[in-house]
Amino acid sequence: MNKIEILGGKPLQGVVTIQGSKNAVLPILAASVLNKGITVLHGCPKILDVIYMIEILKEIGCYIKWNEESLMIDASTIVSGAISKEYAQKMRSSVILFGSLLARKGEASIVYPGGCIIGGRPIDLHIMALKKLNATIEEKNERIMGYTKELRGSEIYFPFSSVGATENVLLAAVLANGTTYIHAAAKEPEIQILCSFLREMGADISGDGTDCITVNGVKELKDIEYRIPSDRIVAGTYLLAAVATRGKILLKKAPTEHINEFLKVVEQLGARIFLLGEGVWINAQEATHSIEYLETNPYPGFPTDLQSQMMAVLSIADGESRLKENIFDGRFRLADELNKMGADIRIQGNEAVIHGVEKLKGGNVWAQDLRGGAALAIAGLAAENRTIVHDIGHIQRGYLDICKDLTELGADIRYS
Ligand SMILES: CC(=O)N[C@H]1[C@@H](OP(=O)(O)OP(=O)(O)OC[C@H]2O[C@@H](n3ccc(=O)[nH]c3=O)[C@H](O)[C@@H]2O)O[C@H](CO)[C@@H](O)[C@@H]1O
Ligand SMILES: C=C(OP(=O)(O)O)C(=O)O
Repeated sequence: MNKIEILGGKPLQGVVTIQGSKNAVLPILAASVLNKGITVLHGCPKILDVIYMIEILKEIGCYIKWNEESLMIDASTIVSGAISKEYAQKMRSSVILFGSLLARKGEASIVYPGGCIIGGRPIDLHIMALKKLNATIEEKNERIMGYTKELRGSEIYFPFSSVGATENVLLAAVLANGTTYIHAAAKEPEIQILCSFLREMGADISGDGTDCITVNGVKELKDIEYRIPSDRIVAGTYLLAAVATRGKILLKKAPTEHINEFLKVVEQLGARIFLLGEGVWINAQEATHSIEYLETNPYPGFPTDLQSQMMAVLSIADGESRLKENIFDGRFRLADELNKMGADIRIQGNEAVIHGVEKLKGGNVWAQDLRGGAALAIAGLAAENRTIVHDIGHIQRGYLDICKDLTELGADIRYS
C-alpha cells in the first residue's frame, strides 16, 4: 500500500479528532534518555517518525512498551551513545539525540539526519551551540562524534532562529554544570511544549516562548507521565482540506492557542471559524478568495509546514495569489505536481505566483515530502475524477491515518 486513491469533488463534512503532535513528540522522545528512569507518554501518535525514533532508542539500550496510545520508555538501561545509520537517515529528529546523549553518556555519535528533502538543511548551528557547552565535536567517515568530560553552561547566540538547534542545546543544557542562555531561541509552540515536559521532569528552565531561554543545569531528573498535545500542522491541514472542498467540519482537540494567526489567514480565504470548547469549527462553503501575498516565517508567522497545503488551496481560489517561502527553498517542487492536475503556478525564485483555476483534474501524482504529499491529497479531494497519490510513505511520517480521518469527514479516499 504505497498509494492513496481519492475520488474528489465531495465537500468535507463531519467531525474528526486531531492526533498528537509529531514535532512535539520527537524531541520529547529524545529528552526521555536524559533520565535514568521511566517516561510514559499518553496520546503518542504511532506515525513512521515515532516508529523510527523508537527503533533508535531500542538500539541504544532503552526498553520500550506500547499500551494502545501510551508509550513507556525505560531509559535506565542505555548502553551506547552511538546511533546507527539505518533509522537516523530516515528522519530529521535523530539529530536531537546528539545533545541528550552527550548529556547522558558524555559521548554521542550520529550520521547526518534524514527527514524531508525540502532544501539545504545544515546542522552547523547545532554543532556550534554544543561546542559552546564544552563538547568536542569532530567529523570522521561521515559520522559526527561528540565527547565531553562535563557539559558546562554557556551563552549561546544564534544568528537566526532554528527549532532543532534550540531543542538540541536545551537538551544538553538541562544537566550541564551552570547556566545556559540561548539568545535568538526559536519560539515555536513545540519549544514551549518541550520546556514544559522538561520542567515536569525536574529541569530549571525559564523564558521559553521569548527570544532568550535560560537553563540552570540540575544534577538529575525524575520519572514522568505526560500527555502529548495535539498537532497544529495536522489541524491546519484538515482546515485547508475543508476550504479546498468548500466543506464544513469540526476538529476536536485542535490546539486553538497555537493556530490563532493561521486561523486569521484561513478567514481571509472567506471561511467562517468558531473556536469552541472542544476544538475548532469551520464553515468554508464561501471560501473562494485568493490571498494577494503570504510569506512563511518562524512562529507566530505563517508556518512553512502549511505552505504546501495552502498552495493547493490557492490553486483553485478566485484570482491571483503570491506565496513566498522564507525557510526551506525546496518546498516548491510541489508546484509541478499541482500543475499536472491543471493548476497554474509559476515559480520565481522563492516566490510562487498562483493563478486560481476553476477546477483541478484528477491524475497520478507523486508525494516528494511530507507536507507536499498532504497537499496533493487536498488537491485530490477538490479535483474532478480520480487522483492517485504515490509514495505516501512521506505522508505517513507525520499523519497517523490520513485516509481514516478524511473518511470520517465524508471523503472518498483509500490506501491502495
Ligand atoms: C522535527 C521538526 O520539528 N521539524 C520542524 C523543524 O525543522 P528544523 O528544526 O530542521 O528547522 P530549523 O528551524 O532548524 O530550520 C530553520 C532554518 O534554519 C536553517 N538552519 C537550521 C539549523 C542549522 O544548524 N543551520 C541552518 O542553517 C535551516 O536550513 C532553515 O532554513 O522546524 C521547521 C521550521 O519550523 C519545520 O518546518 C519542521 O517541521
Ligand atoms: C519538515 C518537516 O519535518 P522534518 O523536519 O521532520 O523533516 C515537517 O514536519 O513538515
